[in-house]
Amino acid sequence: MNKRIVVTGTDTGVGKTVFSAGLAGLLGANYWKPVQAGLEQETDSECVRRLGGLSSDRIVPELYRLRTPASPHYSAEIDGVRIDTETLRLPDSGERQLVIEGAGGLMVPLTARTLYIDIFERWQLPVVLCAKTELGTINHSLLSIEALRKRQIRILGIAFVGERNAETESAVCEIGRVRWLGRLPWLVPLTDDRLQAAFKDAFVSSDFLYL
Ligand SMILES: Nc1ncnc2c1ncn2[C@@H]1O[C@H](COP(=O)(O)OP(=O)(O)OP(=O)(O)O)[C@@H](O)[C@H]1O
Ligand SMILES: C[C@H](N)[C@H](N)CCCCCC(=O)O
Ligand SMILES: [Mg+2]
Repeated sequence: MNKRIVVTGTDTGVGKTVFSAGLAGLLGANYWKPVQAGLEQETDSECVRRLGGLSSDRIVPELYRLRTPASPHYSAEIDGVRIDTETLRLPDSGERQLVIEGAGGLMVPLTARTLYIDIFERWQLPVVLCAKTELGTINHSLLSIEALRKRQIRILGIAFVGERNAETESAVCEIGRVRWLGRLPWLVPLTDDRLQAAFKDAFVSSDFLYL
């Protein structure tokens, strides 16, 4: 089956949501953010809907909506909620592909005992790793790749976000032995039209199909 892709990243704030919006738009996919931590600003689901031009029925509702923008395990504690990781089951998204976004980087805790990467391992889905092109990303990317390989999680490739940085991008791909999927430029202003156009220029939909 060729239907579900996990979008993860080297850190929080690297552009997973913006990338997911572009990807869901390109593939005509649905989007799911299982655990949303932070409700005061626009949520990731709302952002993907707006920037990706998705209708509301293409957003799968979150399983946990936590008020505080913090690590999910802590945000849940503040709300007096226990994240039951057994409930994190993959939804059926019908005929469409499904883009699933985690929270922060791979080792972000959902509870004191379960990290997001444990859930990705359980799901056995391929991941796209989002990484900024700025200084520091080689280390963050190679650590993330190593953690994914250790758990035998398939890496579809790496999607860079930011201004071109050829040496950094090639170091990550060559040393990490991962596929370069493309680079989404930093867009100012960031609008739905500009994102969708830039995404089409930067990525090829067939790279996100898998056997
Ligand atoms: N290609 C881009 N061009 C312009 N701004 C961007 C781009 N990618 C991300 N941003 C901005 O950077 C910030 C962080 O991006 P984003 O919310 O996508 O990160 P994230 O990895 O999803 O973070 P989180 O871990 O909170 O889910 C946002 O303000 C977003 O609008
Ligand atoms: C609140 C933020 N926007 C993300 N949803 C959660 C990021 C958790 C990061 C935890 C950490 O690595 O220290
Ligand atoms: Mg996000």
